[in-house]
Amino acid sequence: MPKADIDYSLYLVTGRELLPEGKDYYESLEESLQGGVTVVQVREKDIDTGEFVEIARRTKEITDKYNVPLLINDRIDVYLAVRCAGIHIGQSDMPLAQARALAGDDAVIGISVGNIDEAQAAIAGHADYVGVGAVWPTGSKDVTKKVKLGPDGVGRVLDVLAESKTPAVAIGGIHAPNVPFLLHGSISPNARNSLDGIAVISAVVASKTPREAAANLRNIVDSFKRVRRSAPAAPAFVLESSPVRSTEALVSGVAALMEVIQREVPLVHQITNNVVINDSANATLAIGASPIMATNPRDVADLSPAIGALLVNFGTITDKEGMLVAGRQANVNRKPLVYDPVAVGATSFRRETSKELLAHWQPTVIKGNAAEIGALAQLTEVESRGVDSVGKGFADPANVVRTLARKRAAIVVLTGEEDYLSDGDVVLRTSNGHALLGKITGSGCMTGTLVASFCAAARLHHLAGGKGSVFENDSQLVQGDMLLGALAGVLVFNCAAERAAERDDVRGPGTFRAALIDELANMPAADLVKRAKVEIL
Ligand SMILES: Cc1ncc(COP(=O)(O)OP(=O)(O)O)c(N)n1
Ligand SMILES: Cc1ncsc1CCOP(=O)(O)O
Repeated sequence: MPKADIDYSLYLVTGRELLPEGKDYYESLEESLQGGVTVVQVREKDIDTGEFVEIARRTKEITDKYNVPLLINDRIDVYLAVRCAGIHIGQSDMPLAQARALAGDDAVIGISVGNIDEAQAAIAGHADYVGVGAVWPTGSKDVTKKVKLGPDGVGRVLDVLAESKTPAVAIGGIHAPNVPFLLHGSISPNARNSLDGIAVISAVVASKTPREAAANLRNIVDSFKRVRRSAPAAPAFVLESSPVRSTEALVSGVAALMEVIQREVPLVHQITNNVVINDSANATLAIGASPIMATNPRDVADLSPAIGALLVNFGTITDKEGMLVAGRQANVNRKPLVYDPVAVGATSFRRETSKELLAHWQPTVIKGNAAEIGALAQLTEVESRGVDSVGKGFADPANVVRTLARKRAAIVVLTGEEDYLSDGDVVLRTSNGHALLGKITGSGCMTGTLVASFCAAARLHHLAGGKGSVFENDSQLVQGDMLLGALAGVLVFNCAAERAAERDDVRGPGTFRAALIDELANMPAADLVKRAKVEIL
C-alpha cells in the first residue's frame, strides 16, 4: 500500500501478555481486524529473534488478508526478515537516519515523540508518522517516569506537526470512554491540527470481544474525522447542524428551558466551595432543579448516571479526588460538565490543580471572571486579587472568549458587568444584572450553579425532541444546545438580581441576598423575555 494511503485511524499495537485467559493471539488479532483496525504493529519485548520472526510472519498472513499494513516494533532485522510495511522506533532505539539507511525509502518508519523537540526532530528526519505519548498512565508499559501529555500536551505537539502534515497517532491509556475527550481536547491551539488516529494495546487486546472493542473505537474516530471535515471549528458538544442564532430565538429558547427545569427537575451534582454551598443549593432549588452537593469520590460512580449535569467549582480545593472522578464519570456518561476555576491564577497550586483536572476530563462550559479566564487563556492583560479580577478588563473580550472556546473545545462564559459567551464560533454579549451582586459573596459561583442547571435542561430538552439518546456522532460528548444552556444560566441569574434590587424591602446586601433567592423562584418567563439584553456580536 502506498504510504500516503495508510489510514492511521485505529492503530493496534499487539500485547500477547494482555490477552484474556484462553484467548488465542491470532484469533484476537483477526477479530480486531474485522472490527476495523487499520494498522497493526507487532510489539514483542522478551522473546528470541526466531520466535519474533515467526510471530511477525504469521501476523502478516492475517493482516494481508485484510489489506492492513503491518509494522514491527524496534527490530529492523525482523522487518527485513518478513518484509512488511515498516517499523516503529522509540527515542532510545536506533536513530531515525540509521533506521532509514537500513530499511530503505519504501519502508514506513514511525517514531515515538513525547515533546516538541522530539516532534521537530521527527519532521527533520522525515518520519512517516509519529506516535505521540504517553497521553495518560497505562499498565501496558512503564511510563511512570515520563511526562504524561494529556490531550493538551498532544495538541501542542500537533501544532508543531501541522505544517509538515506528518500523520500522528496518540498512545497511552486510551480507552473508549476517554477517546472523545482525547480527540477534541487535542485539537491544536494554533494550527487546529488534529489526530489522525489512536494507538491502543489493552483497549482491544485485553477485551474478550476484540471485534466489538475495535468497532466501537473505530466508530468514535470515524465520527470525529467526519465532523472535523464538515465543521473544522466545532467544539465537543456541537450538533452536526448548529442552530441558526437570532436574539429572539435565543431569549425564547431560554424561556423554554425555564419550563423544562420546572417540569423535569434535573438533579444537579455540585462539587463547590464551602463558602457558597448553601446559597448554591438554595439557588438550584429556587429555579426548580434539585441539588446534590456530594464530594466523596466513592459517591460519584453511582451518582453520575442519574445526574443532569455536574458543576466543578474549585474555590477551596478540598475535594480534588472527587472532582477528578466526578468529571471523568460525567464525560463517560456524556453529561454536561461546568467548570468554574475560581481564582485559578492566584496561586501556583491552583494553576497546577486546574492543569491536572483539565488533563483528566473535558469541560462542556468554562465559566469565570476576567482574571480566571485570562489565567486559563495564559493572558496577563487582567490581574487578579484573590477571587476577584481588578482593572478594566480585556481590550477585546469577544476575541478572548472565542479563542479560549476553540482552544478548549468548550463553551466559555466570561462574567462581569457585561457577560461574554462563546462556543468558538458565535459570541454573545449580555448586559443584565445589578451592582448589588458585587456586594454579596458567591454571586459568580451561583451563576455557575445556574449554568450547570440549565445545561442539564438543554440536554433534557434535546432528548425530549424525539431523537432519544441517539448521538449525532459517536465522538460527541454532550447532547443539546449548550450555548443556550449557558446563556440561560447567566440571564436567569442576572434578571432575578435586577428584580430583587427593585424591591422595596431590599435595603442592602443582606436583604438583597434573600430577595435574590425569592426572585429566582418567582420570576415569570415573560418578564425575563422583556428584560433580557442579549446581542450577537
Ligand atoms: C504507535 C506507537 N507509538 C509509540 C510507541 C512506543 O514506542 P517506544 O517508545 O519505542 O516504546 P516501546 O513500544 O518500544 O516500549 C509504539 N510502540 N507505537
Ligand atoms: C507502547 C506504549 N508507548 C507509550 S504508552 C504505551 C502503551 C499503550 O498501551 P495501552 O493502550 O494499553 O495504554
